Amino acid sequence: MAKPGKDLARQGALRLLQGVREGLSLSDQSGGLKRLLPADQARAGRLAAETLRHMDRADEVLQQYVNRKPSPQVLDVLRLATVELLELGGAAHGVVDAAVNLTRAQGKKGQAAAGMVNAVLRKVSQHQGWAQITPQELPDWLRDAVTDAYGEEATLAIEAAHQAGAPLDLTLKSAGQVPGADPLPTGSLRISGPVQVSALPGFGQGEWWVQDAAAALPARLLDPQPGENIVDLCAAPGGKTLQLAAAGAQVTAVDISQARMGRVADNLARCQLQADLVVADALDWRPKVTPDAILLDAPCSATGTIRRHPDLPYLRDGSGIPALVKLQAQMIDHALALLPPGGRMVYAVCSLLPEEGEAQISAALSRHPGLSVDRPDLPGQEPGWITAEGGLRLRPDYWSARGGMDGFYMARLRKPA
Ligand SMILES: C[S@@+](CC[C@H](N)C(=O)[O-])C[C@H]1O[C@@H](n2cnc3c(N)ncnc32)[C@H](O)[C@@H]1O
Repeated sequence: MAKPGKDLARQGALRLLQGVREGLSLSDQSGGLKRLLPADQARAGRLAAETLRHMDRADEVLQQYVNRKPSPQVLDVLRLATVELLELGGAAHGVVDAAVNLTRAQGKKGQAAAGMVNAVLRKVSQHQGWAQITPQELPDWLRDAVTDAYGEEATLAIEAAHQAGAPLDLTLKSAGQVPGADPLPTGSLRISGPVQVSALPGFGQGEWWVQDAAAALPARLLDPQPGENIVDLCAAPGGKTLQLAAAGAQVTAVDISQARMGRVADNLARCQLQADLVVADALDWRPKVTPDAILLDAPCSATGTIRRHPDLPYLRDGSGIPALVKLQAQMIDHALALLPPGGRMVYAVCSLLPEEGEAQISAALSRHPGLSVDRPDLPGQEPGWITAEGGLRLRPDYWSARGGMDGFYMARLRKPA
């Protein structure tokens, strides 16, 4: 029987790992842990995420001690315990006992495997050389594309950044501070180490929201002005809508997903900000009033967010990318048609893939004579971020000493006057 606290969290982590094996993302599964206390839910999520971040490294250790391939469920227990022992510094006695109990709880097959789990993990707890095992590689479909784009050295640095995970970044509604948070050069705040977001000062008052430092830049690049009429064309869950509304713009937030739009409404309410919310397919939707500017944070492969979503490499195989690239191009063309002459639009994707970023903008420039890219000039921007066609390329291995950033691409397009 699992004990309350840590063991319930471990049980929850195993359920999450099984869900990922079955094709469910960690965030899709959050409802499945509702019966756990919030602290145990958070711990289960952290344990599962760390296990996914170090899975190949754990397997490299385990294959030295395991003779016969265990069942997927027992392998999950072994991987989780290995990561707890070697990465998270868990005490051998507690981790091994818990792993044995969790194995026994798996019925007859578990009872039979418990002795093996005990013996293997005792050896794992003595294992030397964990720190020397290189970070786990991206899956081939993504590694090849990333290496083509940035080279082998950068790919290794990106993989190291994925292993390191992500700190907590906040965007402030207006100038200020959050105790314990460090200001970043681009204007976001950063908190390193685990924290309970809802317990941080200012959460209840809606003084800030969680948003990666890179994800905060597209709305800044759009440079929203008070009173401007701005459309956020793919808005949910609303981080960028909040930024535009906080700048004083009249925002219309469009998203195809009713459920995700509910999160935009919740976020606006918490931060006491206003926007018109429209659930619609952006490709069919036309505003009643011509907007001054558009933010198009297009659906994409999300390959820039693996630090935060270590389940992504296990859930995707790259087969959906051509359809996304086609949709992004259609969205760019539709958004440009909604703009007045001289109007501006920021195109952004949280992707590492140039076909969703740099190439998408180069293709738009060839399709639309007279269309131009405004040269970016943001506070904290670094020269190496600017791309040949005038966009900004951000990568997880940038700002490595500060804790990295999500991978993103963005460009501000200007329609001919
Ligand atoms: C990258 S997310 C947007 C993130 C958001 N801008 C933010 O900062 O929180 C992309 C969004 O596009 C929405 N989406 C996908 N296809 C769409 C379509 N055809 N029309 C409108 N929204 C769409 C998805 O529901 C998703 O919420």
